[in-house]
Amino acid sequence: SNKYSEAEGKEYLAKLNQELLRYSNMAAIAEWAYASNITEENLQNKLKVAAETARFQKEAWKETIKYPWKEYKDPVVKRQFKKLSVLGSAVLPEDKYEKLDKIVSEMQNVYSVAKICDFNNKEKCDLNLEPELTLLMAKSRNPEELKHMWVQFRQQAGDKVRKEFTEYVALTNEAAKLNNFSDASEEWLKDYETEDFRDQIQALWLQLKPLYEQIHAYVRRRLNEKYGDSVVSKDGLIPAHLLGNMWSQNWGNIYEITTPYPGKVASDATPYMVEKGYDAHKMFKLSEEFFTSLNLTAMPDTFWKNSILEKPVGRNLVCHASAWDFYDGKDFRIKQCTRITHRDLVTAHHEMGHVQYYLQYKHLPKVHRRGANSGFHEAVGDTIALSVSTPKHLRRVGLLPADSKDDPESQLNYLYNMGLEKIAFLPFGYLMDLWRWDVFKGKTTPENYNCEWWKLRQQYQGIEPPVDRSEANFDPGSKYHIIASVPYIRYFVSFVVQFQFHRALCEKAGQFDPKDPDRLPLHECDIYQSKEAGNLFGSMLSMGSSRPWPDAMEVMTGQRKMDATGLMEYFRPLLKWLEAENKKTGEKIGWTPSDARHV
Ligand SMILES: C=C(C[SeH])C(=O)N1CCC[C@H]1C(=O)O
Ligand SMILES: [Zn+2]
Repeated sequence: SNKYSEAEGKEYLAKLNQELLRYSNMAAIAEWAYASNITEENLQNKLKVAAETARFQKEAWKETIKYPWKEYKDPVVKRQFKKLSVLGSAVLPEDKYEKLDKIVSEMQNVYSVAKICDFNNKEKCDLNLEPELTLLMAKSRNPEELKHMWVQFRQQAGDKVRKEFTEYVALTNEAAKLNNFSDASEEWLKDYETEDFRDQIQALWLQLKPLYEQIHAYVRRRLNEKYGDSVVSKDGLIPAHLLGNMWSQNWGNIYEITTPYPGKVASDATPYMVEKGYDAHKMFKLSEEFFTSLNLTAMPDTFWKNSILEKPVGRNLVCHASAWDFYDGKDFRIKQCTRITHRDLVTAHHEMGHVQYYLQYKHLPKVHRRGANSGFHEAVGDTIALSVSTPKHLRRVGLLPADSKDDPESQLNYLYNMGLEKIAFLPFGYLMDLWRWDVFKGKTTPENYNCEWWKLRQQYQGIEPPVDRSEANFDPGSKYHIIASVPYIRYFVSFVVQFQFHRALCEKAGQFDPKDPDRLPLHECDIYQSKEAGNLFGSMLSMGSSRPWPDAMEVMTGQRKMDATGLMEYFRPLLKWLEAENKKTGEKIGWTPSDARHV
């Protein structure tokens, strides 16, 4: 038979798959060693293993593209060949590949070791982003202290990597062009296998924007009341440092100063976790129990042995939470500098969702051990956390008092708190890659990196920096995903599809009836212990990326598209309340750009 027949193609894939798994395991071990203990030795080892892996990938690719896979019959074989025929950054000449790997590693190092001095004690200059600055940005109600931390962190992080980032863009685009893409943004978007993907995202944003403008107007009023006109205007942009988060990407930490109905129980588990002596391990065990209650898979023993669930002392590491697949079907880990807070309990579920996906698709060939798309991977844990966060569930697991109120005002407070997390995030989740796509396309050049960043922050989020910014600054570089080269539109996708998943699972669990949505409000649904819901979830997760994501979406929800109706249904009572409240106080919906105001 002629060489490269479909039968020989299948045989080739089987052998190649074993090699891919072996190299991926080696690479993950070396990357983990560096990310969990940043030393020169671990960096050198990581670069060496990455270079070996790239060499192997390039050799394999030369063989792979000889197979006439487009003529083959078996769709799963064709799909594997299609994915393996795009080489990625390994296409670069070895010296450029190493340079790119070194630059991204160095940018992560700068970000991870950044330290600033305490606002109240100029001698104390060992405040890290995690945990100190994260906790202070959440807790401080002193605009001057918040401004100090906001400016100083950017000075120690983003401003220091502007040059490296410019080189990173050039090398990443060079790799994309060698892979026959016009630029890196096109290579990043290929995984969504959707021609009009950007149009779909823009359409979703336009549907969701009115909801964002309502919560923005309400929060602006409450902050204006608290801090006064000299700090927060009534109808303009919200200063970025007052929103409880270093990047203003979620606003849950200012719930307590903007509560719609003060005095009603907050659905914050933090005090009860502390009271019950929770530690990081117990937080992750609680999460694992939710997954097993759905008939999904428990963590293997290696997970508890190899994971890092608390910040180690005495060494530098990348604290940004992450979940790892070591591609041997046994070794899966989470690295998280966990604090005993409600937010970190939600993040623990987010990371456990990644590991559950790894466990559900570990039988697949290596190229299919991925999310149906990257947004799906980010949505798994968050979908579970939508059930876990409900007052009903927190009471059930003893993380809220059994007798805590469930009256309409407490329910609205809860929904508002969820809105500060989920609605506030949407424009940020979108603009991160709007900025990066323009950078890869060359529309945004180094001369206007920062100016374009703040234009997008103003246009989509309606926020402004607490102090004037210039091109001496590089604010995007103070966000982990920008310096770690992690695409971000996946989180916007996740924040939309997780509500479609939640609605489908709640229906399956008999906790939501689309024909009578007021009887069982979607935001009160808790799928805990529903094996029907868990089996439905598992049937989608076990597909990995072996089929295009609309097929996975259809298995889960019966729909083939992303749509905002899940999120809109979940927040329907909040939107009604916000519109009435903003009308009552005569808020201007939207914002007047600051320069226009100064005119
Ligand atoms: C928790 C993770 C690790 Se995949 C994360 O990066 N997230 C989760 C939500 C958005 C995004 C962020 O922190 O910026
Ligand atoms: Zn994630």
